This record gives sequence, structure tokens and C-alpha cells, in this order.
Amino acid sequence: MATPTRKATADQSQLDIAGMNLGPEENEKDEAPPKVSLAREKVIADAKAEIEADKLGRKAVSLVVIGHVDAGKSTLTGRLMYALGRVGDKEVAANERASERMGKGSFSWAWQTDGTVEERERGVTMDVAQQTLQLPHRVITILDAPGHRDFIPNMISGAAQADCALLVVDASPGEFEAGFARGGQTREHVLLVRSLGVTQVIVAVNKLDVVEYDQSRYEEVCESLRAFLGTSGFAMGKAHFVPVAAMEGVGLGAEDEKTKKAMSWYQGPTLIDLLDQLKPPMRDVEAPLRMPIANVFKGTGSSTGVMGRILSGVVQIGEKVRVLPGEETAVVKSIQSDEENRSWAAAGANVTLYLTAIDPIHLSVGFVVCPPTALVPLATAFTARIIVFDIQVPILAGTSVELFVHSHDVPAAISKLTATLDRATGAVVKQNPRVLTKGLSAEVQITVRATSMSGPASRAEPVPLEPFSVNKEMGRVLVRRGGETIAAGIVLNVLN
Ligand SMILES: Nc1nc2c(ncn2[C@@H]2O[C@H](COP(=O)(O)OP(=O)(O)OP(=O)(O)O)[C@@H](O)[C@H]2O)c(=O)[nH]1
Repeated sequence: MATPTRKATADQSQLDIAGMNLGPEENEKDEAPPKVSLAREKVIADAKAEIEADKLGRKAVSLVVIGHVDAGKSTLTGRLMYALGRVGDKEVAANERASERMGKGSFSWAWQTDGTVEERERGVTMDVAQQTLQLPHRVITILDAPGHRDFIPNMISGAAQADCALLVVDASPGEFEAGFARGGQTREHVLLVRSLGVTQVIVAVNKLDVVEYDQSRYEEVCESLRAFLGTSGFAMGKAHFVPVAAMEGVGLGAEDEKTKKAMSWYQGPTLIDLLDQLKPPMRDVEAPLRMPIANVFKGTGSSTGVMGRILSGVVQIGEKVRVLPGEETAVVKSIQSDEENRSWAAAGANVTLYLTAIDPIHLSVGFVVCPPTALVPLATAFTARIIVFDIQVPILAGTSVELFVHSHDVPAAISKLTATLDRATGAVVKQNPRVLTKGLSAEVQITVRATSMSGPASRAEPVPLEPFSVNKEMGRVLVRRGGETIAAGIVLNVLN
């Protein structure tokens, strides 16, 4: 799985401190850890006020752009950035010239997001590119995911961070049908984002210039997709459709003269309007603190920096925290967010906590920081609702897999096939199925295995996770086998 794009404030040479084996004597020289100075209620009230005010009144939303290979995802993202003033005419002209030179003129807009030489040479997106769009009411982090099937794991890492999805489909004759056919990425991506908990989707019906902005073609595509989104578990009130031609920049913004002329039959909101109305995620500041560690590095003095996104709750300087799995506690010495020092931080923030009174060997990527009084459950077995991908070899009870939760991956097994489910309603279709084949939704039991490296006597290391109903972001899992993602889903219950 690709490393999610994240702000790199850490000095790379100082990473992996766990391997540096700093002895406990380092900690003995610690000055006294700071004390908590604010009542928890006060921090929660301040966090709520800050979220309410949200800088400049704009609310943050993250959006993953999905769709079949060549549907125009990168072109549309590049055009959006231009329409919103994120890239200037100079940059556009430079990309046009350079892509012409490489004989890839039609990809010049995609180059705004497809940054690597290989991506540009092949004309496909391989990793998840991250951009920010400033709209009147929203700040949108756009994750442009790759459409090509070889890069599905990268797409998943984008989807796992997203609140909403922008599905791009190619309306050209035959192309929509190819992308939508079994084995096409339109279906796979839709199922995948839904199974990872995304509920809002905007469908951009693209390349309408190819069909001369034919209204009936637009409606035909919408109709097929509407039915499919419904059976994939999307509430119809949360799916919006918009006609566009990304290459020409048609359908993006209201004041666009081209749009008015080309699609006089369309009176609905433009793509930018729809993006500006996306519902921001709930930021649960009252729930217990949950922060999976995405990076560990040596801090100043005897402290150790741990970086990550606070999924829920609040944290302040002086607070005692527990790091799971493991028996250790630490004290928060200082907090940094957006390169500023803070006395507290809350759900939704990407932060670095500088921890003291803990030996760094107990801090690893994938571990979770939480309050000692409200621990994250540690699972060695749990039930999950999964969607099975386009696999060749079916899943049997006992199938060995790699389990991904946040940045944590551990060996596991699909230990029991409980039932196959209706994808839309979740109702049981068949109890105790013998095998799971591609496209099925199912309830299964997953058991964490001991690592083979650690010998037969070793025990499985439990994984910190929570049911999706309790904490959405702590309850999403991915299942891979032999380097291929075979299923994605949500945690129902922790069994042990
Ligand atoms: N005619 C026409 N062509 C378009 C339009 N949008 C994109 N294209 C072309 O479609 C091709 C693929 O565009 P990309 O933006 O790279 O597609 P993508 O979905 O990002 O592709 P991957 O990231 O590789 O999955 C390019 O040749 C674009 O120029 C459009 O609105 N009209």
C-alpha cells in the first residue's frame, strides 16, 4: 500500500528511532514533565468554537477523484485548479509546450497533477496526488487517484482518507460502457469508496464535447449510474450528477459563457457549486482521543515526536496518554500543528505530539495514542463487513491475508465466512457460504496471526481498532493477498 501523502516536517535522517535503541537512562535525565493547565471541558469548548469559526468561515473536506482509466480525472482536476486560480496561465502554457514535445499534447491538463516522469510518459496517474482548492465555503483537499487497475492500492490509500468522492465517467460512445462493464474500474471504485465509508458522491459525466453536448446521452449515462449507485449502497439524496467537458473547461463554473452556450438544456448546479456544497465530516471532539501514529522521529531534548491525524477527541500539553498496543504511557510535552506551537489540538488536525516520559522503542508507526482512561480495543479477532474485489482465486475460510488498518499491517486469516449480504441493504443472502467470489459483499471473521518470523510459540500481536459504528476512521480495514487487494470493509465487532 502506498504511503499516504502527508506533510513531511520530520527530518528523514531521524526517523525510525525504534531501531536506535536509546536506553532508559536517556529518560532519567528528563526534566519534570509539564502539567495539564486547562480543564477538559474548556479545551472541548475552545475546539468547538474554532471548528465553528473555521478559518475564513471555510470548512475542510477531503475528496477522492475516482473513475475508469482515461475517464479524464487528472484533466478535470487540472482544469478545476485553473478555474479556481490555483494554477496560472504561465504554468498551463509551459505544460502545453512540454506535453506537445513528448507527443502527449492531450495530457497537458493532466500534468497539473501527474507530476512524475513515468506518469507523464505513460499518460497515467500512478500515485495519489494531493491538491487544495479554495472555494467560497469549502477548502477541499483533492486526492487524484489512479484509475489503472495496477494502482488500486494507491487509490485505496486515497479513498481511506476521503470524506467524499468525485466519480468521473467518460460519456463517449462505447467508452462509458467499457468503463462500466464488469472488470471496468467504474464499478470497482464505486464499491470500494462505499465500502470504506464514503457516503457522498458527485458524478461528473465527462467528454460531452465528443457527443456534441447531447442531452439524451447525458441522461442515458446518469440513468445507468443512478441505478448502480443505489444498489451499491449510496443514498440517492447524496449522489449528484453534473455534465462537463473537462478538456474544454465546460460545466465547471456558473459564470462560464461556454457552458451556457454548449449546454443550454442544463439548468442545475455546476461542478464548482456542487463541490462548494459538500457536507463536511463530523469532527467528534467529545469522543475519546484517537491518534494513529503515521511517523516517529527524535524531538528536541529527550522528547520523541509522533506525527498523525487526530481522528477524534482533544489533547493538551501535560496530558498523560497511553500508546497502544503496549503497556506504556507518556506525557505530552508540546504540540505542533501547521508549523505552530499549540497548547491543545482537536479532531481533524494533523499534528506532531512531542512525547516525554516514554522510551522511544515503545513508539511505532501504526500504534494509536489514546487516553489511559478510554483505551482503544485491542483485537486479535473481529467481525467485518467486506466487499470482495475482482479476484481470480476465491476466498475460503482459513485464507491467509495481510490486514491493513491505518498504517498498520499484520498477518491475518479470514477465519470464518459468516454470510453473504445484499450490497445495498446489508440483508443476509446466504448463511455460512463455502467460498467468497468477486463482487460479493459478506460478513466474515478475521483473526490476526502470529508473524512467521517470530517462531511457532509466539502469539499474535493484537491490533488497535474499533467498530465502524463507534469510530468510522478507526473501523476501516483492507485485506490484501500476495500484493493484491482482495477486499475492503468495516469492523462490526471486536470479538476478544
Ligand atoms: N475530448 C475530450 N477528451 C478529454 C476530456 N477530458 C480528458 N480528455 C482526454 O482523455 C485522456 C485521459 O485523460 P486523463 O485526465 O489523463 O484521464 P485519467 O482518468 O486521469 O487517467 P488515469 O489517471 O490514468 O486513470 C487524455 O487524452 C485527455 O486529453 C474531455 O472533456 N473531452
